[in-house]
Amino acid sequence: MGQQDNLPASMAPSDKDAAFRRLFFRMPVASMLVDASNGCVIDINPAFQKLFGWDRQQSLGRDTGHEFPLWHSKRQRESMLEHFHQHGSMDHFEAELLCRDGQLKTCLVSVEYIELDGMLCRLSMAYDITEQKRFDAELKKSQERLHMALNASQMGIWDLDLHSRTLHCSARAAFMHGFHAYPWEGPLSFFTRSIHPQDRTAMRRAFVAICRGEQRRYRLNYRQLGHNRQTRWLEATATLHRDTDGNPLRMVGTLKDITDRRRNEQALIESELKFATLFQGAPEPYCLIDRDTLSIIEINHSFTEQLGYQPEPVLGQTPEQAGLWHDKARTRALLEAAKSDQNLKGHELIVKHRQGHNMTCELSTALLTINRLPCLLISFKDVSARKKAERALRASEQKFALAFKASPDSISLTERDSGRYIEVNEGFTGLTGYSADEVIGKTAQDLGIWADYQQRADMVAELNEKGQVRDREMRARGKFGQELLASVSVQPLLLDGQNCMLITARDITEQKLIEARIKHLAYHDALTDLPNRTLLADRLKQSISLYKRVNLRGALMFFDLDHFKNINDSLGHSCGDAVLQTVTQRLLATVRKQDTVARLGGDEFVVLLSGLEADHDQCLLHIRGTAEKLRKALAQPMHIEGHALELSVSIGIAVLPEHGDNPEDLLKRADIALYRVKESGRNGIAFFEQAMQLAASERLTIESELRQAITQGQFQLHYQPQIQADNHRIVGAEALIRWQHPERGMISPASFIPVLEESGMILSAGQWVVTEACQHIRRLLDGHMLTENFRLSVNISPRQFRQQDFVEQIEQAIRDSAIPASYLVLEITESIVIQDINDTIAKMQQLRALGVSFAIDDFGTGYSSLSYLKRLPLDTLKIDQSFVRDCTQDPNDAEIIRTIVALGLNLHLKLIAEGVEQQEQLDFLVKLNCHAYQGFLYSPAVAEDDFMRLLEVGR
Ligand SMILES: Nc1nc2c(ncn2[C@@H]2O[C@@H]3COP(=O)(O)O[C@H]4[C@@H](O)[C@H](n5cnc6c(=O)[nH]c(N)nc65)O[C@@H]4COP(=O)(O)O[C@H]3[C@H]2O)c(=O)[nH]1
Repeated sequence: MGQQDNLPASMAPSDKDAAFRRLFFRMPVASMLVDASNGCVIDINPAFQKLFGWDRQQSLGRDTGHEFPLWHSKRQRESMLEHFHQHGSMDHFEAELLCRDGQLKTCLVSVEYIELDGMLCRLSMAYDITEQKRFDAELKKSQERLHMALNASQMGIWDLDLHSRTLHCSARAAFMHGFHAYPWEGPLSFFTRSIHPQDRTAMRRAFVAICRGEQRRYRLNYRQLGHNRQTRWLEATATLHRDTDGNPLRMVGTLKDITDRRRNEQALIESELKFATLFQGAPEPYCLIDRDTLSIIEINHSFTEQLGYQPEPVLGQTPEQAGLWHDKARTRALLEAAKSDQNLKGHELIVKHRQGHNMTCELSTALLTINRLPCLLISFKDVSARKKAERALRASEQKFALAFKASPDSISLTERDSGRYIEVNEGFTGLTGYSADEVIGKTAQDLGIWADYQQRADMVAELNEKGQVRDREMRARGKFGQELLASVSVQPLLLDGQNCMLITARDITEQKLIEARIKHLAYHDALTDLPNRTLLADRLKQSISLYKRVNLRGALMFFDLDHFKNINDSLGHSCGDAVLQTVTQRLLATVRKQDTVARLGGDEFVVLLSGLEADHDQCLLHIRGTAEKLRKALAQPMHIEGHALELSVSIGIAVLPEHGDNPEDLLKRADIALYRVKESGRNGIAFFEQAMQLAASERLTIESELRQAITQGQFQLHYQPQIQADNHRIVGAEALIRWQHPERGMISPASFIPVLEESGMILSAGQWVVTEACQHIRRLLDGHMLTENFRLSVNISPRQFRQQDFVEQIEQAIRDSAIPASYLVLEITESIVIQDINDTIAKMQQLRALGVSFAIDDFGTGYSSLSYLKRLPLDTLKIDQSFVRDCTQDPNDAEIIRTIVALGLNLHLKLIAEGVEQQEQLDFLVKLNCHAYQGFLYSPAVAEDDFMRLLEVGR
């Protein structure tokens, strides 16, 4: 049907055309009339002009096929026309039409035939749907986006009609509620029955609140119970829509399955709980930092314990503000690195302990999300101790290297098994002569470093067994073949998995020689190189234990050179030494190899005869024979330093094993036998006998009794008058000590003076004698019994004279008794004089200056030397009684006395003869002009009272 058919049928055709034209021009739809016969434009309406921008005048008459470029797509036009020609009309053909300005418009084109003024026309109308198309497209897009978004967020949607309470759900929403995954529509109550009973109230409240307008939206979580009682967590949102009057109309919302999220949240809560527990309980200090603000969120107990910071002051601060460290650059680097998702590991930092000291810590970081907050977990590992240990190790390694290099000892590093040298120091070169280049890489065996390679094997065995070797003596060989003794210490080392040895070696060749020498000296006498007392004791011990097991004997001969002291003192020590060496040679030349010759000191020699096989008597014979042989050997004249000397020896012998089962006893017993020889005039041999032991122990008894005698005043002085030879008057006296023993009565000094001398008690006894003698003079003076020329002689022992304060002691005694010193004569022996002539002279001169005079006792019995005699400030020579005794019978003694008297007279000395018992003796002496005498002829020594009486008679 054409467009005109819509006009009223009562209208005439021309009216109809006019009305159509009016309608055409008013139509809001873009319309165009085209001549159907030629396709030229008859007219366009204003809506057309507006839509496409074409001017009416320009358009009219144009051929729509060629001249009027309306169609964008030729194919579209052809397709439209084809359809039009086929069907006679065209409805809503969507086409892209061009505007005059080139814009494209999407239009729905409808075309139909109309007859206008008798002319067949095509009426084309274009509805512009460009906007609608765009809108549709966008809507579609947005729907797609929504769909995608819902899909992506796994959401379902629902729409509730509040009047009918009918619920429309998307397939996903339905599925979430336990339905099949298809869109669902039905009553709300049916849909919500699977909601967990505990959540229904909350759901209902939210629903009511939204309907009442208390809130526009809600979002709540609820549990949905599935068929298999599996619970799902759903999150529902709802938005209320109202009608134009404001009444609730619909409620639209989403549903989301949040079961996993809830589970994750729960897991997170649990994991955060675990984290918190771990965090607090961790043994290492931990600090949790807000990644964005860098402020401290939490510190753990270890942090407080080890770094000293309590949580309170540091929480909320940055580490720097809290004073943990001050190295800003490092902090920044540390935190930046951590922030940029690079977890740090073992980042070393100096951290300040709360108390101010620095700690070296290794920091490690981990990025975490705690309560949805990005955090940085920092762990602090205190490595101060390790660092210190490392420093110490480095220092010790340096020290080791230094010690290795600088050590004067030879240090070498070798492989334990092969002995291959890895490193040597300069000390090694010094010791062996090999440079490092010459040895490194070679083995000890290659070089022949060890003189005895077995020793190296033994050393390695010891190292394996004990873990180290200390001061092992080993024979080494140097580069030039020189052998040396080394003290070797070894420490095991593991170098690159290889067992090695650090060998320290020191040349002890020299030291060993010295040690041997020292050892030799410790057991030998320096002068004669003979075994000393220690070595002798050793050999004695061996002999004793041997002789106990086998039937052998030995003899210990104790030698004493008679009057050796005199030789030493008078001829000098070098002469004395030469004598001792000659004695040594002679002894050694006389004994067998297995015998021992030892020197105990001074002139004491010992010969140990060993391994004597014979019965007792034969043995004794053999021993005596040997002793005699030795005595004779020593008696041979010696020519030393121009002196012809003849020695005699005293020998005391103890027999092994019967005379003692230890060296001390044997030596003591040989000494006792020797003592016996000396007692009986020396130059002899004596075997030890038990009786001697008794005598010796008697001597000991005397010694202890003498001590008492001194303290208990058991000594007395007796006085033997000295008579002037020409007028028989008493001109003096000799004070002689007596011991009034409480049981044994008066004891002669001959038996105890030697004991006093040996024991040293002579010093106190001698002092007592001097004091007592002075007091005696005092009493005589007080009794007016003395003439001015009276002299009292006192015997002075060598030890007494040698005392440092001897002069003072005499002076003191004189002063205490207040006597003129001239009354006192000190009798000294030759042995005193020759011990130290200068000291003797000095002391004598000092005393002489006081007025004390000196007599030399027993003159002629010793090594009298005229030269000494001349130098001494002497007054008197006493002729020994041994010459006097036989002077009337023995021409020798007579001659000696003559010589002594001549000598004395020559030296202007007074002469007193001792032991004059017979008138003939006196006559002989008087004839020689001997000045005075003493002896039994006139009187023995008598007690003080008796002496006084003698004085009265004999003055
Ligand atoms: N056979 C015989 N003997 C005579 C005769 N006239 C005197 N005598 C004894 O001869 C000794 C002389 O004393 P001596 O040679 O100094 O020898 C003294 C002296 O060396 C020493 N002595 C005595 N008293 C002391 C003293 O106070 N101090 C010191 N250090 N030695 C003393 O003891 C020695 C012995 O003294 P004594 O036993 O008192 O023996 C005295 C005396 O009693 C005589 O005619 N015939």
